[in-house]
Amino acid sequence: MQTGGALLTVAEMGRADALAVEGGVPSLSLMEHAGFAATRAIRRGWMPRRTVVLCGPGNNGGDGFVIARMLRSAGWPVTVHLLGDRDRLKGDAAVNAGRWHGPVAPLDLGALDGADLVVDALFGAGLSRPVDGVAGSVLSALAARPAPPVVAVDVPSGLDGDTGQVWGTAAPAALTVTFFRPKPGHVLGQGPALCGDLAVSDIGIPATVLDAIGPAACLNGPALWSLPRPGARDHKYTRGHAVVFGGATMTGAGRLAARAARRMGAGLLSVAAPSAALPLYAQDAPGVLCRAIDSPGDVETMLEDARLNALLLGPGAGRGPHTAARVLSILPRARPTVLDADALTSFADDPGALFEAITGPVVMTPHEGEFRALFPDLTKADDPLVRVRAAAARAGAVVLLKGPRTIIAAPDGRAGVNTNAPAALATAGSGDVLAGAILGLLAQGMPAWEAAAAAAWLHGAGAHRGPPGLIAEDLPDAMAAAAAAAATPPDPLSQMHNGTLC
Ligand SMILES: NC(=O)C1=CN([C@@H]2O[C@H](COP(=O)(O)OP(=O)(O)OC[C@H]3O[C@@H](n4cnc5c(N)ncnc54)[C@H](O)[C@@H]3O)[C@@H](O)[C@H]2O)[C@H](O)CC1
Ligand SMILES: [K+]
Repeated sequence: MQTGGALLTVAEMGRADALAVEGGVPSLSLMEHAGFAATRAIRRGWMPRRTVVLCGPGNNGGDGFVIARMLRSAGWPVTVHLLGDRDRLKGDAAVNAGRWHGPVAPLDLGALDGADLVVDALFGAGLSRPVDGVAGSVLSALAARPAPPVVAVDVPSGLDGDTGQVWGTAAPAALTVTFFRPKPGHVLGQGPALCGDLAVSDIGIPATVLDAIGPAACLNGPALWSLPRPGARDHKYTRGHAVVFGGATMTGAGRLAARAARRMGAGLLSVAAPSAALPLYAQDAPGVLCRAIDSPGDVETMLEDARLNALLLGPGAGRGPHTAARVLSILPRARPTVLDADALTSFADDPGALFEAITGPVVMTPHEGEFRALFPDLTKADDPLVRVRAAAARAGAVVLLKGPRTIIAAPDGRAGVNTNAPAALATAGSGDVLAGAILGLLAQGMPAWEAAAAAAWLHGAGAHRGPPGLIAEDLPDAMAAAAAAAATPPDPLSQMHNGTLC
């Protein structure tokens, strides 16, 4: 079970908390560690200054009291403002309110007067309804001001820890300190903009609890998959033979995808396209094989060659029954297949026909519009992870929903959130490159979910390596460089620390 990359939902985090306590870790110590971690992050980020701690009625507020106590012990001028009655606090929050030997003022708009730093400990994992009332007014006032900086405890109050949606109002934080593992809401929706820098701190919950929780969501990264690396006995026929079904007129998409697949390491790459278009593909890349397919029979004949072990349909295919018919004729062969662009939109009138035909490993790579066409009932109002997981389960395929935060879900419930994509990726042809990269990794035997996750991460990592005016043509080579860097074990000598290997 992967540990470092886990994203824990609010419920899973609560279970982690409970498992730690069952295992003998006092809950009060978890709160003390949480407060200490946040205090340490604050003191690393700012010089002592007038700090206002906004405490809520639950344990998020309890963390706030710990932070107030620790900052004051370090000589910081601290005031506490509490939402609700102090004598209604319960459990660990009440204990820590008791350990705070300073005044506790009621939460009101005056709380922000003179503040040079605000600690937002109003609501965390227990947010249960839209923030309104005085808490809403204070957060709105805070959001309206460029200063003072805000440090959010666990989550910016008002942010849904599971979805990244805002309930009522929320104030953007310069820094968010969360505990044990990040939540999906930290990286989805409005979470990234509201959280500012995100610090994830251990608070004494043993990582072994993850084995009991089995979190289904994770932050995408190289820890989750291993890229194929050719061995000494490998040759082009052992590194897979990928096929791009190229368009008759819009050949650019297929050419981009072909280059990406090869740059990911596919041993052989064939472009299957109508005869009239083949010269365009052939002259584009001498290393590409070209197969004329002018009839369904030509496709049948070509696919009798079992060495053609990974297929990509969609780029430049054109939307319509002819594309749908080709997809439906190919899927029963159950070869690892990527369906992109028109291979998806051609089923907008009958998504079920596509899903019923899926029997082998398939990766679908819709953008938001294509997703809505195939899954009209799964709206953006849903929890993003739940939404894409439902799509994957319904389709019986890996679904990679492209966006600023790309989500990769498998029919078995696994979901990865990819967070490294820069805005520069919003350029023509970028999706064709991504589809080709997945194809190239599938051809080398990577399982479908891992191939999609790895390609998504390399797509972002490659874009960061590209020039300021990134275009899709830059991506395949940049992704290959990112793959080399991700796959290369660090040079042991670079691990020297104080003269000893560590
Ligand atoms: N292992 C951990 O994750 C730890 C987490 N800690 C902190 O505990 C909070 C979660 O505490 P909890 O008491 O469950 O919830 P909150 O403090 O977030 O708030 C619940 C409290 O607020 C009321 N409420 C909810 N929504 C609203 C609203 N819109 N308006 C008004 N009141 C609202 C609700 O009724 C409750 O009374 C977690 O975030 C961490 O910060 C532990 O300290 C350490 C271990
Ligand atoms: K908070």
